[in-house]
Amino acid sequence: MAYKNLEEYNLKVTEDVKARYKSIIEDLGEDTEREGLVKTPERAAKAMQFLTQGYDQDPIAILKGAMFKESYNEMVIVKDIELYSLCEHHILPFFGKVHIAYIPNGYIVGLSKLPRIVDVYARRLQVQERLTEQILDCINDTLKPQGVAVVIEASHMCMMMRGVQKQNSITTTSGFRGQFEKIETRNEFLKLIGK
Ligand SMILES: Nc1nc2c(ncn2[C@@H]2O[C@H](COP(=O)(O)OP(=O)(O)OP(=O)(O)O)[C@@H](O)[C@H]2O)c(=O)[nH]1
Ligand SMILES: [Zn+2]
Repeated sequence: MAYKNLEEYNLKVTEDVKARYKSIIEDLGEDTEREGLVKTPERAAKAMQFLTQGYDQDPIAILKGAMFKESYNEMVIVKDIELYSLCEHHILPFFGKVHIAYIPNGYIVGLSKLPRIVDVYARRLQVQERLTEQILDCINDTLKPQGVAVVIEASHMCMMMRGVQKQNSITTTSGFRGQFEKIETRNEFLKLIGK
């Protein structure tokens, strides 16, 4: 699955969003005719389509595309996956790291597919809790492993640049299914990701 190239932006959506951005920028008191801003409505329209492209992508198909029969049945962990998403309340970024673990049940999955499904769900208007659950459920329902765990640590720009203006707070969310509901398995995972 390739990520969106500039040529692939939906032209009608780009034109509509561009026109709206132009009037928003003007409402905010700027001059959209000045040199630096002439192309900004179009750039912003494309940037927002890039950042919300997850709506058009199928995370189940991504996982199913690289499932391999294997007898390995120990924990597999992919940690420190970079995350960039948009909070659905303010349309401002939240960003951080995702840690994923699963214990296979006859099938392993191509490792790169885990960060790919993170991106599919992150490139939407989100809240961190739902993002955590969607990643968890997608892996659980598709790969049907013995267990799956997801931890997300993120900073929210809406809490940093505006509002409460706290620069150092980190929000942690987590979800555990199957074997990870057992405390010793969960603790092994948390230890391995350095928590
Ligand atoms: N639970 C959760 N809340 C989030 C997330 N992203 C942003 N928020 C919060 O969404 C809430 C929206 O609250 P409102 O009171 O409607 O909005 P607001 O007046 O802009 O709130 P302040 O940010 O406190 O100024 C804020 O408390 C945000 O911190 C998220 O991923 N999960
Ligand atoms: Zn927000």
